[in-house]
Amino acid sequence: MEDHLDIRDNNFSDNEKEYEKKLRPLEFEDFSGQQKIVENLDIFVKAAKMREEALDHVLLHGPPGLGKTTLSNILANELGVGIKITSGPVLDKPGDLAGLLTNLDENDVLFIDEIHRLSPIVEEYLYSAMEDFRIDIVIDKGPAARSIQLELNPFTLIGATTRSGLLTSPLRARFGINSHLEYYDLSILTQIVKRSAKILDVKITHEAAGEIASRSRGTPRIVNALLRRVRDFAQVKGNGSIDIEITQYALEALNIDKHGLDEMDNRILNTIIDKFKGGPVGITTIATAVSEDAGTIEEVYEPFLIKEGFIKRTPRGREVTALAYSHLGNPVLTTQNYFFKITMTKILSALYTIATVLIIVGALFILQNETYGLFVLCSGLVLNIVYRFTTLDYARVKSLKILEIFRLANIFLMIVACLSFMIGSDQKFNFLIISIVLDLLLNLKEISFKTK
Ligand SMILES: Nc1ncnc2c1ncn2[C@@H]1O[C@H](COP(=O)(O)OP(=O)(O)OP(=O)(O)O)[C@@H](O)[C@H]1O
Ligand SMILES: [Mg+2]
Repeated sequence: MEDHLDIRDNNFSDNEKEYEKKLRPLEFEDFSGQQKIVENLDIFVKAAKMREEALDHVLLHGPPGLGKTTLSNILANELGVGIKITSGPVLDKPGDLAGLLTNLDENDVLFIDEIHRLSPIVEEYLYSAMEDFRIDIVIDKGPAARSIQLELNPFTLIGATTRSGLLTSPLRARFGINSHLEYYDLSILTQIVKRSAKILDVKITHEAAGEIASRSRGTPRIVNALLRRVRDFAQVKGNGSIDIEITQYALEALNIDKHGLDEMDNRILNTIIDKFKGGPVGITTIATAVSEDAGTIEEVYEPFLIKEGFIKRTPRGREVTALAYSHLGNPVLTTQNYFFKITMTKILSALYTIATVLIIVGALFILQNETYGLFVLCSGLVLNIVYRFTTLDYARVKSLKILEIFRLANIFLMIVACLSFMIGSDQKFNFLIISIVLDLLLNLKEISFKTK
């Protein structure tokens, strides 16, 4: 047995595929969680059946292992129709798709997994099939080539994808039903463990089921994989039934993370902490640092890390939380770091507020010809310069991001404005107005976000 189980490895052996199939729910009733989606789909299925029509095309998207394939099978089953299964990368010629489509019976389901990986030619071909249940087939080659139109039986296309961001908008628009699957919470996952244990005919305590659920990264597929490993331990080291002791022993032996995080999750958190001082840092910068695609991080990894409270989104990028520090590092030291960071953030935001107030009050005094207005306004400007210097994203300046370079340039413009006040230059108000307006414009994102 491996000493480190890769809980998200998709290269399953036949044995494991067989195991998954056995545990796969076949009816809405057995499908736990995703309540809203299931309720709606149930209604659409009933309506389609009453009208004896094909169900509208369905797009299911969400991270791996949350039940997209399972739901597609359930849909066909509940509709009482046949299902043909294929996937984006397999369909590389329009002919492959035509072969499948012409073989569908009335109201059947065609399931295309990884639909974001369809080739553009096949995708275009799919448009008329989805919309008018009709395809054009070209027969013969060269000058004798002609196209004939072929009527298809009405069918339901179910597309599944982990990367909905990669779908083209014409394709997305052709799905009448669009559902996003979310990570599962602990109580639902516990239910799934118990259901699977029942099917496998192993006894499991509620506590043990909860422990497996809590280490499963919100994902039913991982729940089932872990249950299978724990069952092995219970058989060999115990009496066959699963209690909390044997579960904890097995999960320790398998090196399963306490929070169910996998290697990439931990790498993302470690990178933000070690390389970017805990953030904030942009998603593309994180992606480059961990050598993963930014879209995959955003759609697959980040939602779980945010849901569990390890990362939060801020207007300036992603930031890790105290939980991430205490999970990964020396808890005392890292908690101190975290509180230092929080205090710094509070001081900085106070600085920004004071700076803004001083600038406004100073300007009002100047309008009334009060001489100390100049002094008040300059102090506001200096505070604003300090604030902007401390919050500038130097990594982005280094990678020549144009907006950040403008921000840096404007800090110098504000310094020039300050100096021109001190030496009493004629241009002082011009410098001041331009630099303050630019400061507002360059940081608009921050302001609009704060009002949300
Ligand atoms: N809601 C659920 N209730 C019970 N079991 C579930 C549920 N969702 C998924 N499962 C189990 O998890 C396993 C994985 O689900 P499935 O293959 O449908 O995921 P997927 O979203 O298609 O993943 P991928 O994106 O990798 O294709 C299934 O074998 C099934 O037993
Ligand atoms: Mg699947």
